[in-house]
Amino acid sequence: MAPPQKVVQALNAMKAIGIPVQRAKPVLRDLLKVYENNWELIEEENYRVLADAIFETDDTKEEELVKKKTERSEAKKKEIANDQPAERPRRRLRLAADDGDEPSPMIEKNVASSSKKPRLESFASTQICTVTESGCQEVLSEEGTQHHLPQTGSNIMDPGEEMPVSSPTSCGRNGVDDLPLITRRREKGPIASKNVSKAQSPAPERMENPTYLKIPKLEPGIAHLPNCAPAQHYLDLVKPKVEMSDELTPSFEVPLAMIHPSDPGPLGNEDDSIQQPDACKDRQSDYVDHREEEPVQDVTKKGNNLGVAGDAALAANVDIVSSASGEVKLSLICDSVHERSDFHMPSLDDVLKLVEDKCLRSYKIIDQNFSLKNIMKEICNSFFELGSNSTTDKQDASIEVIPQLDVLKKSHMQSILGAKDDHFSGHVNNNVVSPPGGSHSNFHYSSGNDLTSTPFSIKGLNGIQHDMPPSQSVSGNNGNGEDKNNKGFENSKTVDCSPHSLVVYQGKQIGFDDARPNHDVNDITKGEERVCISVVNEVTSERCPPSFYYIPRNMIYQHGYVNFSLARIGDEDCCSDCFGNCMSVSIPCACARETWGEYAYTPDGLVKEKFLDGSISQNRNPEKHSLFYCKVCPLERSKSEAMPDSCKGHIVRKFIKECWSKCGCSKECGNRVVQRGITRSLQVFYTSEGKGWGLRTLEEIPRGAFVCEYVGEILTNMELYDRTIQTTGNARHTYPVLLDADWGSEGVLKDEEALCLDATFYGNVARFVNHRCFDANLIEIPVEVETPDHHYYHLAFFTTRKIEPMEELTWDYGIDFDDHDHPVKAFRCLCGSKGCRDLKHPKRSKANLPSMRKSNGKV
Ligand SMILES: C[S@@+](CC[C@H](N)C(=O)[O-])C[C@H]1O[C@@H](n2cnc3c(N)ncnc32)[C@H](O)[C@@H]1O
Repeated sequence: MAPPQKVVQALNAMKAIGIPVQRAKPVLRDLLKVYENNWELIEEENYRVLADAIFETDDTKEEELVKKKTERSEAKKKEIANDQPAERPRRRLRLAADDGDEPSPMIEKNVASSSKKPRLESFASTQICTVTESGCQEVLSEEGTQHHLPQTGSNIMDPGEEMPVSSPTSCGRNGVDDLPLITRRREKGPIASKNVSKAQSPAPERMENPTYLKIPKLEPGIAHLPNCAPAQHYLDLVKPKVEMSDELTPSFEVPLAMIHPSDPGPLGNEDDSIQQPDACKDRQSDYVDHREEEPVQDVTKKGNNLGVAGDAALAANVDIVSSASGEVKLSLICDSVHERSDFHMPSLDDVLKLVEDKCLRSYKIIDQNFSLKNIMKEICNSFFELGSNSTTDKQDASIEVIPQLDVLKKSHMQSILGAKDDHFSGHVNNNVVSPPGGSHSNFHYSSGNDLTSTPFSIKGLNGIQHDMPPSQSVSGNNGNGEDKNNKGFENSKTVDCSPHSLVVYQGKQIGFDDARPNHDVNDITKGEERVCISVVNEVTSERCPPSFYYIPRNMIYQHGYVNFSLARIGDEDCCSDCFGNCMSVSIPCACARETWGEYAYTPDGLVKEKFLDGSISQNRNPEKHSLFYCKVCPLERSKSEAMPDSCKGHIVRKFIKECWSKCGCSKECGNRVVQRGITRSLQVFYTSEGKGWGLRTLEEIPRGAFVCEYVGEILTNMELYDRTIQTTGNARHTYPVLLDADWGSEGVLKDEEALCLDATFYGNVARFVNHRCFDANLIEIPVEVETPDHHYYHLAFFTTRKIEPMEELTWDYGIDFDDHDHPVKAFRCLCGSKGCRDLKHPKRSKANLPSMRKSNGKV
């Protein structure tokens, strides 16, 4: 396995020369493979060989792309000639990475397996089942994936005891199970580590004749700033090349001129096609034109990406004008769209989203923080920096987009801007995220009515006075005519010109954490749950937990493969003939099949004793239960694809399966618990033991009751790894959860199928549940709801015992406190349980550690 710090150093070195991690990582992996993990060769001359390889890879991709494009255009020509539809290029999940001819995983899946079952059957046919001395069934797939399967015989519903292997399907199913959070694993897996030769391999030919960093070709149409510092210039040079398919190529690649806002000059916008609204025209004389003398670009070769069908040329131009008073206006002019009879104005949100998606895919930007608004913010900042001749005294801007409709509703706008709190007030309403009170300037976007002009204007950077009449003020008025906290807006006026206008506000500098909305202390869920969940802090002065986006359901971050299609749910996976409450009928329906023909829940909605006991026992004594070992563990592969470490083992646990949309029963059916969401009275509170925020119950909760689900962003394992290495050094508030229940059942998983949940940036109240090493009062159980495909499932928390009102809710993260290679640094455990596994704890030593210490793993 590549030492993580070496990987990080290598990636950082690439980053320093402008190569993003996403681009460098796969090449590094390959290089490690080729050089047999010989880091000396890779590190030589400041990672020259790596940089070289990256550029070569890019060149190859580009050549392939050009070839493909030529082929496609040939096909298109033929199509036109024959008037026959040519085969459409498949939509790609991962554009840059999968330029090969392999069908996308999505398509493959749909064709190959409409539900989990067929896959399992085919898997079973390649397995050899044996019975080990322990009586546990060991299953070896042809690929060598090893599974320990349960003993046959028992028909008792106990997840710890496992399901009998009676058919290929059940055999496969049984090898499936979940591990929570930091995956629970054995310290040492039974598979011997690979015999890796540590001897230095002879330097490959390339090293004998080292090549030097190539200067990538400049892209046509991209203007580079003439007086950039060398590093910046280099960044420009290594800008990603066009390497995407037609359908995803950005429409516009136009240079932005960067000129000091205070430069004198005439109003430059003489283009008649830009129909400036009167309000804007009034102020035109104040502006300096920074428009580039750039020919309108013909982007037809790169495809049309505005959702405008057809073949007419699209052209775009960007103008920047600024006034001496600090107003800056960016105009994006989309010519030609008005020539299209079929053109309809898309929503600006949709346009922003589409462009972001394209950028994410095309430029492989993996930064969470990436958004067009942030780019605009950077433009504002750059103007300010250059305009104020100061880089140290940087005044940053937050950009928020507000539809003009909201701007016109003055009182609404005013109440937003009039927020008295220094923090974000947390108003989120129809794309409106309110800035802190005292916002001093704004960003205005107008798409124009005529479809020919799409001007952006940045006006008034922080601290810069405006000279507009109060009559049209977009100010910090609280709705009662008072104008509090918004001094910079006192004299401002709105420059909204069309019903499509958006206004983007600049406020104080906000980091990523702060950029997210702060919380409503009366209901941190913002109304997203059926119950309100309040926030209290009786310990410190911190009013709210750090910001994050509250989401009641998991959301895919980027590449994670989650398929909820009805076609995947076979007849055996739903109860289409049921009616009302499945539990009111004496014979359990098909949805109980997963749990040995018995529902996992009692009619009261509690997990049955036997099931719960089995789950708790598995969690507390994993060594007494089944584990499976992947041949190539996705977890290890994400750390080092070239030399993945051996799998440490995954606990095999049982799923609860709930009825769902393809079932005939009603929403009130007793076999639908987790999907109904939170029903208990909970509260986020500040713990007194130093654990930060925690979650507690305000009501008594019986044993076996559902409390909440762990909700977060669905990431692939690779995405998680990239994210964690990028955030090294920063304190993190949550721990990721691996959805590794199915990893062992299907041989080698594709990256997009090895999923995990991260609630750091987007999550629900479960992100506040603190860790307890032993006797935690919550346990996580995997729950199948939408899809029989166990790559994705819900991780639901149920109570392990009766919980009293005001008791803190805890669960065992499964952390290995001794694992120093873990990308997420373990905290010093303050759980206070007798079985605390954190040996760094002053009062704990190995000697007094009880025997129930778990052989848990780590991510
Ligand atoms: C999922 S979050 C829980 C919520 C967190 N306390 C907060 O303030 O947002 C996990 C983080 O909480 C803290 N934490 C959780 N359990 C802890 C424990 N037993 N001892 C000390 N800190 C703990 C650690 O900082 C950990 O990284």
